[in-house]
Formats: sequence, C-alpha cells, structure tokens
Amino acid sequence: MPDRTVLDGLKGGLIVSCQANPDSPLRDPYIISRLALAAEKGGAVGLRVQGLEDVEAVRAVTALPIIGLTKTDRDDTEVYITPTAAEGVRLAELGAQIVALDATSRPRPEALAEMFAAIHAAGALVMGDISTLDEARAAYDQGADIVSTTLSGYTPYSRQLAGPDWELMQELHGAGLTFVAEGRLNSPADAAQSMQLGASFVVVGSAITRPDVITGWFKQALRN
Ligand SMILES: CC(=O)N[C@H](C=O)[C@@H](O)[C@H](O)[C@H](O)COP(=O)(O)O
Repeated sequence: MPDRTVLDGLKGGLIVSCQANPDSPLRDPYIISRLALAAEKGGAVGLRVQGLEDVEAVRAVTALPIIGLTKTDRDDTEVYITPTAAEGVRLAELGAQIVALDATSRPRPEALAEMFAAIHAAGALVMGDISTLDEARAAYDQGADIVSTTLSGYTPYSRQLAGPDWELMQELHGAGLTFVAEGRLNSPADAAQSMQLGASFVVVGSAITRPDVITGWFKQALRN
C-alpha cells in the first residue's frame, strides 16, 4: 500500500518538473538526471519526471520523491498522460512514489477507478491531472490521492489562458478540495501566488528546466 506521508513532505514546497520533449537537445535520461540534481541543489522537495527511462535515471541519483508519468500518443484517445494502468504500475516499480495521470473527462482507454486501484496496489499514490473543478471532484470520488491543475488550457472545454488558471485554483480552494498548482507558473511570484490561493504545493517545469522555451520568451520580448 502506498505511503501517504509522502504528500506531507511536499506540502508548501516546490516540485520541479524535469522533462524534455522528443525534439529537445536535452532529450537524454542522463541530462534529465542532472537537471533533477540541479533542482535538488536549489531546494526542490520533489521532482516530476516523464518516461520510464528518465524515472529510472533520476531514481538512481536522488532520494527525492518522484511524481512519474508517461506521455503516450495513441490513435484511440486524446488522453496522453499515463493513459494505461500498466504504464502507471511500471512507473511505481521504477521508484515513482506518485503516479500522475490524465483525470479529465475525455474518453479514455481504461476506467479511472480501475487505474487508481492498480497503481495503489503497486505501492504508489495517484495524482489526477485535471482541467476543471468537476474533473477534480470526479477524480477524488474515484480514489485519487491529490489533483493538479496541470491540464487547464489543454482540454478544449477548459479556460485557454496564457498564464496560470487562478480562477480554477480559487474554485478548488472554495470547494474545500486539496490541490496542486501546475501549469504556466512562469515566475517565483506565480508560485507564491498559487500558495496564497491555497495550493498544497506547486509544480514548475518550463521556467526552470526548458532553456529552449525560456529563450523563446526572451526572444519574443525583444520583438515588442
Ligand atoms: C500539459 C502537459 O502536458 N503538461 C506536462 C505535464 O507533465 C508538462 O509538459 C509540463 O511541463 C508540466 O505540467 C509543468 O508545466 P509548466 O512547464 O507549464 O511549468
């Protein structure tokens, strides 16, 4: 059975997402493991890591809690964050204490409740990546341990914003639901604001670990 105290250790802290897209020059498990160590040195209390190879490489160099996920493109669904229980179970076996998966209401290959049960049986907690308040409620009803605002802006029916979805955070807090703030938190001020709005902890990715993306922000600013 999963260790629920992991979530207590993350409370109020910064989780750094260490991911590189397939076309990134940083797309290498060794490089991801070094990004993870740099995040740890900077004070991250946990890491969010994509892909079996990267989870294995990061687990080998740090004892920090890992939120593991896969990104799998499938023809039969729009859902790509850990779409199957088998992937979730494998992530748990490789040392992810928490498995993140798409918990949106979109059609999916496998039922959420069954995925949650399989991942729990493998010893990991489940983070439901959601895009709306209703999806957060449904995720908790079906057994999620925590939900994250990861997918706001990435489902066609959620708010499409350039920045963080503050309104969703307010809704979650207002409904008394524990939540993680994630998605387009592109500055320390955004991270702090998320905590003000009641987040349990925050996940920051691009602004810390994607220099190609950050370079684009600066380049764009110079054009204005
Ligand atoms: C939508 C989706 O697929 N999000 C992914 C989930 O793991 C990652 O690509 C993001 O980098 C992560 O959520 C952190 O967000 P940001 O990089 O904006 O700080």
